Amino acid sequence: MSLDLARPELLEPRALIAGAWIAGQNRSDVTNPATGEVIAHAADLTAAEMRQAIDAAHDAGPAWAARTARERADILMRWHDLMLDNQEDLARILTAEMGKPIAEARGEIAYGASFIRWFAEEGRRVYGDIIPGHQPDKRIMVLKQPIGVVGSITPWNFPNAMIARKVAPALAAGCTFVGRPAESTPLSATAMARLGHEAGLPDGVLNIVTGSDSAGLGAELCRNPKVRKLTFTGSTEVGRILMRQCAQNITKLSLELGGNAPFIVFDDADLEAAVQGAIMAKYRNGGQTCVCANRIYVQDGLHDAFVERLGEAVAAMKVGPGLDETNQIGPLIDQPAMDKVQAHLDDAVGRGARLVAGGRRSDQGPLYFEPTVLADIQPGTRLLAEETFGPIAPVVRFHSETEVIAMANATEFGLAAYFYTRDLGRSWRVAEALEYGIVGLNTGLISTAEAPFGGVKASGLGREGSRYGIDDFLEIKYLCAAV
Ligand SMILES: NC(=O)C1=CN([C@@H]2O[C@H](COP(=O)(O)OP(=O)(O)OC[C@H]3O[C@@H](n4cnc5c(N)ncnc54)[C@H](O)[C@@H]3O)[C@@H](O)[C@H]2O)C=CC1
Ligand SMILES: O=C(O)[C@H](O)CS(=O)(=O)O
Repeated sequence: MSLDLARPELLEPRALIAGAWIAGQNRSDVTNPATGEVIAHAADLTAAEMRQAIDAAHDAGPAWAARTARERADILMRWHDLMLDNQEDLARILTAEMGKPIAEARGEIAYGASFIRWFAEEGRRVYGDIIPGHQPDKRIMVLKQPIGVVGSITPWNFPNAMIARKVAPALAAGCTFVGRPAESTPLSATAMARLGHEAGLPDGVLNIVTGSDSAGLGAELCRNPKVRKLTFTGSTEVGRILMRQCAQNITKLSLELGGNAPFIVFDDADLEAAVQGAIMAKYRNGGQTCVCANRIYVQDGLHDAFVERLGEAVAAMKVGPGLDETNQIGPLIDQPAMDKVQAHLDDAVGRGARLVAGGRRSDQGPLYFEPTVLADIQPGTRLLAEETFGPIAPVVRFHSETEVIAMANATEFGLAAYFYTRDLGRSWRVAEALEYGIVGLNTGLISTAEAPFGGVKASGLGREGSRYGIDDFLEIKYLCAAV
């Protein structure tokens, strides 16, 4: 399959260990979800090769940590610039392996690059403290030092940005990195790594281990004592597995897990703004993001008008291959994802939901599902309790602020929530009452490198981005000196 790349060498099927590109003994096919075509045969590495990558990162650690923060920042900024210089190629590779519309893929490359820039800057501001002594002859000094080898496991839905959001603070802090991208989307990771080496990353600082043995490769990252930090983005189920495995060495852990975002529209909201916000929050990446609106609550006074307007807007959305600039909704990632979306639709309709728009598979191909709006959602519907990870918007009518906050919080998850109101007091009350790590007020797009992204409850541990995001890659040490 030709991707019309300006730099064809960026379509890299091999893994990267200690600065060497490794083809491995076995291959796993990378397929384009839009067409089913095989776009590459990626290196399918083993736990033994994962150990080699961890050893390489461990060996490269001291020299990388000894660089000044400015030297590390200069290399990271060259990497940032190369990502943007090659944005179109990176976006085309991303859309080919993951399926998202090309405009969203371009946006993801810029989003990923923004984390590299942000942490190139943050790495130079890892300050310590001098604390007044507790005795006349004592002085206390606080140091912050890189934690060491960082293991990373990332999902398929943002195959560039989820790695960038982890590798940038790790390298800026002076750590070294072993990334294991999702088996279905390894090519965005290897393309990034090619550019990282062009930018000047020394051998062993950045390693990418591709492979289909998710459990085996992951277990090595969790159980190898040389790995001092594991950072994971993906489902809560896998997060629990990793948490158990990391207990063996008390490996520091950050987890960006599943979500079940409520999207709440109060009677005093701007209707059109709420409709546009719901479209952004629900249908970005075809609904395949952890912060997607998973259930929409609309107060009585606006409910009917909102459902009508949302249905009209969604019915006008175009479904098709992501490389076609005119499409807004691409394919789902794979058949299990399609099966889950269909099961959620069937369950809702079977319980009495009303179909407002979409509601069926698209004739574009086996993995395409039309963007869908459902109303009259009944209690107990799976769409309200489970993360759909697809383009279905269930709309539920509500009557009072107290009622909707209780419904919004009735989930094990706590990643993102959204609400629309023009009442100042309500803005404060609802923002403080929602049990989530991220709250969008009058906006459906909340993610940026400047902000601390992360969830509470079963949505994870830790924060990525912002000035807080580098802390997870540092150890705090203090010196108590008798003078
Ligand atoms: N909080 C966040 O930022 C995000 C959360 N997610 C959540 O992840 C789910 C969908 O993404 P998926 O990639 O299907 O999630 P997933 O958890 O199945 O896979 C994520 C990564 O973990 C790997 N993996 C799977 N089983 C593993 C194991 N036993 N040991 C080690 N690694 C393993 C996969 O190969 C992949 O690279 C949804 O629940 C979604 O909400 C996805 C993206 C972002
Ligand atoms: O993986 C995801 O779903 C991302 O975290 C969503 S975002 O950062 O692009 O909002």
